[in-house]
Amino acid sequence: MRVEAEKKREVVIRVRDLYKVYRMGDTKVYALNGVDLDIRRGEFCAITGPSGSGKSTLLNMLAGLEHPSKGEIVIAGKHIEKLNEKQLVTFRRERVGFIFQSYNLIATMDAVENVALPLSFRGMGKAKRAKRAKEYLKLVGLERFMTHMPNQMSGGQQQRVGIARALAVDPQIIFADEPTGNLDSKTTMEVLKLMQTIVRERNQTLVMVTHDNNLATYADRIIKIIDGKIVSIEENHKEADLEAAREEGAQKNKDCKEAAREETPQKKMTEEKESGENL
Ligand SMILES: Nc1ncnc2c1ncn2[C@@H]1O[C@H](COP(=O)(O)OP(=O)(O)OP(=O)(O)O)[C@@H](O)[C@H]1O
Repeated sequence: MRVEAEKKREVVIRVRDLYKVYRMGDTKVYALNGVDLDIRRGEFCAITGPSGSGKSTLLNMLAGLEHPSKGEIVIAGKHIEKLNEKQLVTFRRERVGFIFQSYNLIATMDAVENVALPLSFRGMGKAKRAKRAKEYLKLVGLERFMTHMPNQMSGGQQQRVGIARALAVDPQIIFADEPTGNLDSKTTMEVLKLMQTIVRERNQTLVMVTHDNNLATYADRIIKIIDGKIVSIEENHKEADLEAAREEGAQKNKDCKEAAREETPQKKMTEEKESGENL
């Protein structure tokens, strides 16, 4: 049963024999020391481990923010380790969403403008951007905070804006590095539950780094790293339960997604056209 279900969900991230070595004077730091990993569509994976174990390094490699020293990272069939800087910019813009610990909102923009910003990089018109941003702010429960500036919102509300911003571009994969690191425990639980529900409903892949084992229990799989190596991969939810949750979510989400698809911009930014990549 489980094998069948897994077959249906393709591998979206494949990592093979991945190394990242930093040179510090005469010594070498093996931040990643031979990592192999497959992550499937619709999975919520938590990467855990002690401080300095290589969690952020792995996330940064997967997100195309840093080049590996050696090894393969294949995302949706493309070898990320072979892309140049310009190609990586296109990859990040088209394929991935980021949720940061420090929210990274633009202080001079209100909630709608912050969520709409990445849509402008995709060439979406102003009115459509604002409409889409409002839909996603509603999705994260911020309908009453559309015109609030970041400093007029709590940490949890700001992180919800960050989540809406990451999701509004409809990315295949969402990367989150300690997304609740600045939140109190109640808000942390709310934000994690929200992330879990939304990615399940939309069959997206979420990869989250956390040093907190309790938070990792929200994930479907918990990948533990020590000294740059994966030491355990723990299945956290029964695959049959996950399939049921995904199907229920997919049904709920169908109308919303169809509406969003209608709004997909016809044109991409000139820069993207010029880059001529076909990720
Ligand atoms: N730019 C760099 N130059 C040299 N060493 C680095 C660099 N970035 C990371 N490292 C080293 O690589 C190792 C892994 O770091 P990484 O930030 O991935 O750990 P982490 O598990 O995310 O830690 P934390 O939970 O404290 O954020 C550490 O030993 C760190 O000191």
